[in-house]
Amino acid sequence: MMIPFSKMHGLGNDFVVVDERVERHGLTPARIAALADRHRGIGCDQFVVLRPACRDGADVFVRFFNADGSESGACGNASRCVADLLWRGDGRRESVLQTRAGLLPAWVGETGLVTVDMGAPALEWRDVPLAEPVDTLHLPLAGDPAAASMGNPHATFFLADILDLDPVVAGPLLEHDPLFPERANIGFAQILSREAMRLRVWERGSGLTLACGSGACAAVVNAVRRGLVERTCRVEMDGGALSITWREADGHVLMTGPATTSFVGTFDPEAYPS
Ligand SMILES: N[C@H](CCC[C@H](N)C(=O)O)C(=O)O
Repeated sequence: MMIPFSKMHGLGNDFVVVDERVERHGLTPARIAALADRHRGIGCDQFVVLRPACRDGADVFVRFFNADGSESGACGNASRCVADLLWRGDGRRESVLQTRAGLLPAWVGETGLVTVDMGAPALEWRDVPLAEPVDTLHLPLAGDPAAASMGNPHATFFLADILDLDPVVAGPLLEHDPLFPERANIGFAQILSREAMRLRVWERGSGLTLACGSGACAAVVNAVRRGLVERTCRVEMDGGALSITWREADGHVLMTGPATTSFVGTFDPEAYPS
């Protein structure tokens, strides 16, 4: 039995999306990792599985897996893609995504850009999570990063010049630092103005990506906490820019950007390990 999938991306952060709302397809972590392989599988940064919602008011339950098969509570770029998929599927401009990080309202604007309400960041050391009680605004690591959870753990480093550091060298070491018991996504930011920053993210379980939506949200939250940018900030990543607003009224973070379908296809699960 061939399984249909959509190949999508948000600013080059790419996803395989499989719909399990009607039936399960036997997607184990090992099979997901094999399908995410760029040489032997379909290839993607994250693997996204849609399930029936089980909370009132939610349209779909969304699970996010990294390329190594590990699960993440949040993925901003994939959340926009799922909202776009629901809109194209049944004309719903507004939807509510149930995720492990909570219910995320999403809407497709007139221009086709998608906004997701990513909820409020968690800023307590226990909630990131960190291994010990430290100030999340100044982690005890070289380079003085700040930490925040957007439903998944992030640390943001602020650099004078984004080219000062190679994320592929620094990222893996920091991802596995003992301060992060569940590992962490590692962002490297350069402030450009009160309303703009550059950002590159080494992602937990997936490596360097062209863009990271939750990483952009965490970077803006941390930059606002440091007094570096305004609450609405443009985040320029290698794959393009997102607009992020950390709303004062309720502390929620709104993320706006594109969502694109590259192609649809099918795969034979028997061709991959279980
Ligand atoms: N690319 C995603 C983040 C994936 C995070 C994942 N790597 C984790 O383990 O938390 C985004 O757009 O937010």
